[in-house]
Amino acid sequence: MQNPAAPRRQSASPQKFGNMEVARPPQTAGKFVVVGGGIAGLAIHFPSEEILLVTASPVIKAVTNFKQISKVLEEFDVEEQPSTMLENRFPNIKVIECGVKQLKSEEHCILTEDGSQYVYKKLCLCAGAKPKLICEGNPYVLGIRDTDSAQEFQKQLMNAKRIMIIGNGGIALELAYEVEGCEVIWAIKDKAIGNTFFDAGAAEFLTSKLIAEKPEAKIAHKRTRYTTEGKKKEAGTKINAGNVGSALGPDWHEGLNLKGTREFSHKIHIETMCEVKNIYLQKDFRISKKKSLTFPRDDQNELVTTDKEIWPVYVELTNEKIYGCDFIVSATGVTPNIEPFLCGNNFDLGEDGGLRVDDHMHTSLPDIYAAGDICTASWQPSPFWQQMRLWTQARQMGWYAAKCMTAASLGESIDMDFSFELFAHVTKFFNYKVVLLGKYNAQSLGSDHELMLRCTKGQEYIKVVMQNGRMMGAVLIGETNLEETFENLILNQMNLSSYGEDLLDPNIDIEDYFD
Ligand SMILES: Cc1cc2nc3c(=O)[nH]c(=O)nc-3n(C[C@H](O)[C@H](O)[C@H](O)COP(=O)(O)OP(=O)(O)OC[C@H]3O[C@@H](n4cnc5c(N)ncnc54)[C@H](O)[C@@H]3O)c2cc1C
Ligand SMILES: NC(=O)C1=CN([C@@H]2O[C@H](COP(=O)(O)OP(=O)(O)OC[C@H]3O[C@@H](n4cnc5c(N)ncnc54)[C@H](O)[C@@H]3O)[C@@H](O)[C@H]2O)C=CC1
Repeated sequence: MQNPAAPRRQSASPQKFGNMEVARPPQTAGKFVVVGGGIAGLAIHFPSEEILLVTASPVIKAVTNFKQISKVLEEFDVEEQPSTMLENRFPNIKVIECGVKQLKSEEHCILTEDGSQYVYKKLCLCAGAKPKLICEGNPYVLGIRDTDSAQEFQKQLMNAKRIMIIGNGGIALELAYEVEGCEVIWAIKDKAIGNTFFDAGAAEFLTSKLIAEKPEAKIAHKRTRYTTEGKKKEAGTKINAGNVGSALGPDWHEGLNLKGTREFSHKIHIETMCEVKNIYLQKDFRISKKKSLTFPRDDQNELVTTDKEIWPVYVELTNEKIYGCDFIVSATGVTPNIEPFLCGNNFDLGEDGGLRVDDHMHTSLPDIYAAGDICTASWQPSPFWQQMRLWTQARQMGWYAAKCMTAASLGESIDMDFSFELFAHVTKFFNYKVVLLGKYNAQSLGSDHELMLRCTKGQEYIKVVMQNGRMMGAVLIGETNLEETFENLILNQMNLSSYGEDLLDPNIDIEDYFD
């Protein structure tokens, strides 16, 4: 049966009249058009509706082995698959592999880079985000986002003796632990590592792992599988240089050999409370007559000497120290991919540059929804939820956006999805399982809160954030098995004052206590 959603594409290029290229007339697509084949776009399912998925990357991300491990915590594997697999599985989905270059919101249509136009009834923008680099256009500054950029990083690392990592979030944490055989200078703005996930206590717990060699076997993590099949770009697929592929995810570095040219395992030096002041290419650095420093040794403390080695690039930090290196990784966050959709469209934008969406994932323009990294959640959130640009949130947003779009087209109303009640993230840092719940870093609680801690060096770190006797958030590092109990305690807001310190007493089986 012919898929009714499939718009007929005559030729790949725009029609030509003399020297003039004219875009082909609009093709009426299905009711729903989704832009982006990342985790948010792929979560958009309308079992009985026709969907046109327009995506710049030739492969799509599929969630497999999805498992709800508690009310809110989810685990799943992620596979890259060719888009044909999606069409085979879901005959109501038609995939167009082409970047969108323009949105005409008043005419309800999108224009793709091959000159085609598609009319939508409802549109969901899931074009993700791209790395926010400290120095755009500098060939020695790399960002990591998709398969191609990760491979480029690996290629450059293979010939590197020293790299610099700038930034203190997820990517920097992972690289600092994974890179071997290469000196790493990690410059962070904060006092302690991992500021987007941890406070100084948790950072200290983890740091011991960083400076140690890596003797232990990696723990298996559920959301790990990342197939390589189907990754090659199919012949004839054009990707505009400005378009990135889908973002990598958990254990993206598995299968990549993150090893430099040296024989040692780990060699890392952390420069705290500083930013990048200047980046010099080799020639400019020579002219500047400035001096760079050798790699600081543990026993030298601040006693570093002038580096005799010549490096391709030099980084001057705001603490006045200068280090040479082979290249710089800018792991400094992301910027939502909104450019193609802005021209002529008056979207409300969030402070972080995302498309503002309300509690129904609706943007400020009629019939346009957004989900995942591209959007900025602008509803009044639950007291235990905050937006972070993560797989789980992208998947939940996509899934919920689909429900909202269907309900709106049927004129029905729909309640906010339960997954937005509680922030819950499970991941792995430094080979530890890490679970973050609610206001895990006392975000927006001011000084009116207290912390309870339990820490067994090398084994587990547990922190709970309490306010007025109620649990507001928690950080669980290691195999604590406390996530489900704590999730319930945060959600039900039980007054825990009478339990005091017993709450974290290792001799009390807290799971049974609150059953
Ligand atoms: C290195 C790395 C590691 C990560 N690790 C984790 C982790 O361990 N846990 C976690 O929870 N999160 C992790 N994340 C974050 C997570 O990957 C993202 O939050 C999530 O993938 C965002 O999904 P998305 O669908 O919104 O965007 P994306 O995955 O970026 O997908 C966007 C899609 O839109 C397409 N697109 C872009 N522009 C256009 C256009 N103009 N026209 C058509 N299509 C377009 C792209 O090709 C892509 O298919 C990681 C991110 C990175 C970069
Ligand atoms: N295990 C996980 O959950 C992982 C999640 N991710 C996600 O992938 C995305 C990209 O990761 P990251 O780039 O690490 O972003 P991030 O948002 O996690 O961290 C960005 C870091 O860069 C710092 N920073 C910003 N501008 C800076 C500047 N000019 N100079 C110095 N530091 C600066 C910030 O303070 C912050 O520490 C994020 O959404 C992140 O949540 C990435 C890797 C692992």
